[in-house]
Amino acid sequence: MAGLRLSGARIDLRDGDRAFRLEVDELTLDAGQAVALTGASGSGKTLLLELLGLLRAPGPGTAYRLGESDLAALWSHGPRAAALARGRGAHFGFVPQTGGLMPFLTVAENVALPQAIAGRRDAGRVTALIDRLGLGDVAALRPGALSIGQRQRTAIARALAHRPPFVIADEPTAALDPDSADRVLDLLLETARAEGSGVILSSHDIARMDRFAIPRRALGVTTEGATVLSRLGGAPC
Ligand SMILES: Nc1ncnc2c1ncn2[C@@H]1O[C@H](COP(=O)(O)OP(=O)(O)OP(=O)(O)O)[C@@H](O)[C@H]1O
Repeated sequence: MAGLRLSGARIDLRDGDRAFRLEVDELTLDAGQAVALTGASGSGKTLLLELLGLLRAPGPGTAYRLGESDLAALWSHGPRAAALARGRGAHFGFVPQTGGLMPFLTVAENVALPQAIAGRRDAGRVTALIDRLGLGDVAALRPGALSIGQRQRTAIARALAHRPPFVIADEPTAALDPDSADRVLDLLLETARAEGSGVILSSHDIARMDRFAIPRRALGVTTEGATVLSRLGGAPC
């Protein structure tokens, strides 16, 4: 399977006198590998995940490829282009920071949703993911009746349901106690590995990333005049 390669990325945000710039010289991820983006609060981890997940337009000059396929070019027809939505759905599964589940759907229906959107229904896979993530007993419940850990596990199952080559998880363990955080991260990595999916996650928790042997790339922040500049550091550590 093909790897991801982002290079020469620059995003500028401005809000009155406040300016923020994110710069990434190069970020690569081979198929089936994992990487953790670390950095202080406000360093742009979510911004970079959004860029990688085709949720935010790359700045001019950005090269972004998945194997031979030009992901940056998907933005050329604007943010609402059908090809962009298709690319997002085909290549990525998302685990948002707070689960982002549909409150009116059951666990099983939430997990099945990306398959319905991608037009690839597979009830057997939904059941298998629910079992693998230990959600069998709560499959018929709505998110409001779940613990935070159960919601995160549902979000992981949902992110993998349509067999994306890459899962993007924004601080997937931030809201969890240490034991639940370990369990959720273990399940995320194990399930993704079993599926051959790559994982890109963000985390403040360097010790946990190291314990799980996830290579880290750090966003380092400096201030230049009125601009906060965040740069992705070099090789994984
Ligand atoms: N319109 C804007 N103008 C200037 N700066 C902005 C604008 N919108 C967002 N920012 C800044 O962009 C940065 C990106 O934040 P982001 O949420 O990606 O950081 P993060 O590392 O994920 O933070 P956290 O760990 O707290 O979730 C923040 O410092 C924020 O203040």
